[in-house]
Amino acid sequence: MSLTSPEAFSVEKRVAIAAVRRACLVTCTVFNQLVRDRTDTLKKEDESPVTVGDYAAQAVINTILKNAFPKDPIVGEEGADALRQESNARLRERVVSLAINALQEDLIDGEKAQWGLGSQHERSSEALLKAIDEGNDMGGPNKRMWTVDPIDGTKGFLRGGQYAVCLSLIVNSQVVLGVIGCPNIQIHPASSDEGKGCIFVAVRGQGAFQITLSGTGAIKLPYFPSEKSYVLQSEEPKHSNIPLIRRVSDELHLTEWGMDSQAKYCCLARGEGAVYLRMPAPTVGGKQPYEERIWDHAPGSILVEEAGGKITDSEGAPLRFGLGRGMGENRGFVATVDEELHGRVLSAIKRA
Ligand SMILES: Nc1ncnc2c1ncn2[C@@H]1O[C@H](COP(=O)(O)O)[C@@H](OP(=O)(O)O)[C@H]1O
Ligand SMILES: [Mg+2]
Ligand SMILES: [Mg+2]
Ligand SMILES: [Mg+2]
Repeated sequence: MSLTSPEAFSVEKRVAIAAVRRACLVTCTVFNQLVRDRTDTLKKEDESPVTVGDYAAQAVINTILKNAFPKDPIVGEEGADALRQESNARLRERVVSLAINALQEDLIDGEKAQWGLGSQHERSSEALLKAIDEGNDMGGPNKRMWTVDPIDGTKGFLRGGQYAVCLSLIVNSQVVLGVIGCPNIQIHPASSDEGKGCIFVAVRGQGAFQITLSGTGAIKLPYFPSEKSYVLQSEEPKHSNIPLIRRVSDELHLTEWGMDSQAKYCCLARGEGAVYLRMPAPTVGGKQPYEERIWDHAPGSILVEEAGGKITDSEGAPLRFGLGRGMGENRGFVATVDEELHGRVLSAIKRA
């Protein structure tokens, strides 16, 4: 079977959707019960936040992936070191209980039995911490590997904005499958009647789709030709070069639209915006420039491509998913729904 045959990656797709759905169950529970008092959040070394939701969602996804594909390495954002510290015992207990609940919940498709969670061993605290640490692979060029970002846009998650549960499969540096769960995205872009919560799915050569969080109502993307043309960009000012994006937007007569997480790629793939522009923030105080991570862009990039769009770095070069956990020198990313606009954005960046 070739990489692009119609049946390619059908098992991987099914498992990935199930994993993302269960992880979304965790994040929704955490938001409703825990986030409000902020006590279940830690600061990482780079000062970025991480919540019980990030850890528990990664434990759930990795447990499911390792049961289905024991030999596949996983490049995941989080690690369990902080949870092993005695001072974080309460946090650890929360993570374990959230993960166990999500893995055991009977979702509509009744697929629970497949994950092999019957044994006492797999429900133990140590087994779930180990599952989080399965995400410690270093990535690289000539292999098949998964990327996991259990909560992308943790800052958006904490402020009740957009966030995304993100999973991708990369084979020999090429993204072949992307699944993104967005519990806070409206099912219909222009109407709140249908409620919130979508999963976006793309397989190389098979197109891009949106389904609801409960797995129904598949819609091929793009399906929503927007009237206005937006430039999607980070909500978080430290993550990009806001003045430069403003100059480019002005030149192209586009309106800026700030949003957290890879939900930006999802909106673009639906046809809600014209461009997603991410330019590196200027570095301050002799700090090293930020290196983008593969789990932050692999699923979103295939979604945009399979919806008929184009994505490159800001100089027009392809994104690099085979270098390791990071993506190398950061020259910014440009994703558009149409090819002609992509060229105009690259030219506008040169002038800006
Ligand atoms: N200085 C920086 N520049 C660009 N991206 C950064 C950054 N610091 C952190 N990030 C990444 O930006 C992601 C969020 O992107 P966005 O700004 O589009 O919402 C974060 O993902 P996490 O929230 O998973 O940590 C994090 O990996
Ligand atoms: Mg993070
Ligand atoms: Mg992220
Ligand atoms: Mg994250």
